[in-house]
Formats: sequence, structure tokens, C-alpha cells
Amino acid sequence: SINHERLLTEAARFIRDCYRELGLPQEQQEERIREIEEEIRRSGTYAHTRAELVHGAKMAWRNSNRCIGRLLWETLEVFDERETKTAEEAYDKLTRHIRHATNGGNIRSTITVFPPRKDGTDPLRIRNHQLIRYAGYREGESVIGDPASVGFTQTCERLGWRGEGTPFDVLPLVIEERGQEPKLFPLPEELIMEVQITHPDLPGMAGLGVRWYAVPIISDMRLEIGGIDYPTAPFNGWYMGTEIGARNLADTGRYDLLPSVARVMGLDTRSARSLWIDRALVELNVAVLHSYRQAGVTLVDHHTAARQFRAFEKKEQDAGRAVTGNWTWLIPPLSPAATHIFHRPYDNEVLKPNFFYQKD
Ligand code: HEM
Ligand SMILES: N/C(=N/c1cccc(CO[C@@H]2CCNC2)c1)c1cccs1
Repeated sequence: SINHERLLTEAARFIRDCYRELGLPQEQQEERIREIEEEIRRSGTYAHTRAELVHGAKMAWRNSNRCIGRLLWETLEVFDERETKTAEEAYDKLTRHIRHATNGGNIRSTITVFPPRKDGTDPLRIRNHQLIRYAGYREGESVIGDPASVGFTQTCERLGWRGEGTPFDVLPLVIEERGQEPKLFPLPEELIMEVQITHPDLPGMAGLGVRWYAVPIISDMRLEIGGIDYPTAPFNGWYMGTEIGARNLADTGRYDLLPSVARVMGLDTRSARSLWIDRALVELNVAVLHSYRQAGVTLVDHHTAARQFRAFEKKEQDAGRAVTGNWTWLIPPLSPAATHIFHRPYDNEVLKPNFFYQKD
């Protein structure tokens, strides 16, 4: 069928790229493509070998145009959990992922790959945006916690979850088995490493009682390799400080902390010309970098991350691959023009394997 033809085309392109990069001989590549052709003819799909899955996941990271952290794409650790059947089994793999990735603060970039889509349906889905995230409770005009989580928090409450109502309640996992009701799995506290945000020179910062979690683990994107869709493949790296200090804690539509930081700094917030917003932003980001280092949790500042990305650009050039990127995402939200990224264009061609948003 036409779909089988399309799948074979995607598969053949992936096998050619993957086997060449792994230095495998031409005949082995051709024999593998014939094997896959046979499997698609017989069953309508095909299964990746362990080696194809591992390298395909690394290629997907390398092809993520919006990611500034791609220099380390080959260090990704891949857990092959494609045999997982139930939501309970998936929960166990997810707690193991969190423990392995956290590693006491010395964060390891990790991805866990669950079963692929089959006959157009997903055997398992994680409904969380990230495995670890804070709840958001709407109280009339205002929100307690993370406004970005208000919708998902309501979903969890409809499923029977009750949070403590603090601004930093860690949400439960919501795992859905094909065709069944989604199930709630609270995360044990001892599993979740967090960092208290303090400032080296502003004692008032600690008084804000602000914290953030150590490990960002994206759990709602689809991993596509050689025409096969993995709708559940949670992956983590470590944070770049600005994600926390210039967005999650600073956006007026998130924790909106800049007025509070300005107060702690004794700034005049009555006129924009005083640049109090900019001064508060810098000190909040100084606090984030200071706190994660003091807690021994891996974190990269946006200047170092930009330099590592520059090294990635060179490395790709040397490998004979044109670097692709999305400029609007690659520039950091704080001091963008102070990085080389701001001053050059990037080709936003979408290569595969890659990670994609999914409609639901
Ligand atoms: C190791 C440290 C890493 C750092 C510091 C890093 C940094 C970043 C940053 C700052 C963003 C933009 C996020 C935003 O603005 O909301 C991003 C996007 C992204 N990163 Fe990385 N990253 C790292 C590792 C990884 C890994 C291991 C993967 C996958 C295997 C990955 C895949 C992606 C993808 C797919 C996006 C785009 C997400 C979207 O479109 O919403 N990154 N990264
Ligand atoms: N540092 C990170 N940052 C992010 C990477 C991808 C996505 C996100 C969150 O994206 C949300 C959707 C658009 N902005 C917020 C954050 C990583 C998470 C997982 C691996 S590295």
C-alpha cells in the first residue's frame, strides 16, 4: 500500500544514515533494508534493533533545531523499554528514569523509550508535560503555584488527586494505557531533588521561599525514527539557568517574581526608565546559578551554553553535516545579543529522526 511505500522510504533513509554513521558495511545496510521491506510487507510495520533505537534517539537530539545543548548528543543514555505493557510497569520505569537522571545532582542526559504507535493507536501515553512539575490552583483572580499547570492540575483533581495547595506541589504522573481510563501515580518526595533559591549578596532573596526542581524531563513529545512513532519517550538533560530565572520564575504569566525581587533589592519600581525589571532579572538569574551550584545540581549559564553550541556548529561542520537550528529559540531570553548566536542566521530545515509535538 502507499503507506507501506512511505514507511519503507523513511526506513531506508534512516538505515542508510544510521549505518553509515556507525561505520557499518554497505552490504549489511542493504541486507537490513531488504529485511525491513519483508517485515513491512508481512506486518505493515517493522521493529528497530537496539543499536538502531539508541543511535536514532541520539540523532533526534542532534536534529532538534530549538536546542542549544546539542554538543553532547552522543552522550545520551537510552533505556529501551519497548516491552512495557501496563501503566504500573511504566510507572516503575519512570521512577527509575528520575533516579538515574538525577544521580544526586550530577545529572545524566537520559531517554526512556516505551512501545511505538501500532495500527494508529498508542499503547501507552504520559499526560504530563514534564515528569516533574508544580501544580497551579486558580483562586478567583489569582493563581497559587504555576499558572502553566492550572489546566493539568484540574485534570488531576478530576481524577481524584488532592494537592496540599502550596505554590510548589509536585504533580502526580498521569499514565494512560490504550483505551483505558488514565491512572494517577503520585511521586514519592524522596525521588524529587529540589533547589532552594538564595542569592550570594541579597539575604532577602531566601525570604521569598522560592525553589525549583533539579531535572527537567519532557514527557509529551513524539520521537520519530525511520517512520516509526514513539509517542512516549520521556527525555531529560539539565537546565540552562535562564529557563528558570528569566522565564519560569520571571514571566508575568508564570511565577511573576520580578516585583518581589525588586523589593528585596530596594529598587524604584515606579518608572520603567530605572530599568528595575532588568536589574531584578539579572539578580534572579545570579541567584539561580548560585543556588544550583551550591546544591551540587548540574546547570549551565547561557554564555557557556552558547559557547558549547558554537563548538557543536564546528563539530557538525567537521563531520560534513550542515548545522540546522531555529534562531528564535536558540537565542537566550537574557542578553541574547551578548552571544554569537544572535549575530548569525540558522537554517531551520527539519531533519529526521527528531522530536515533535503531538496533537493530544
Ligand atoms: C544536556 C543539557 C541540555 C540543555 C542545557 C538543553 C537546553 C535546551 C533549551 C534551553 C531549550 C529551549 C527550551 C525552552 O525555551 O523552553 C531546549 C529545547 C529542546 N531540547 Fe535541549 N537541552 C539539553 C538536552 C537535551 C536532550 C537530552 C534532548 C533530547 C534527547 C533535548 C531536546 C530538546 C528539544 C526537542 C527541544 C525543543 C522543545 C520544544 O520544541 O518545545 N535537549 N534545550
Ligand atoms: N533544559 C531543557 N529545557 C527544555 C527542553 C525542551 C522543552 C522545554 C520546555 O518547553 C516548553 C514548551 C515551550 N517552552 C516551554 C524545556 C531540557 C528538558 C529536557 C531535556 S533538556
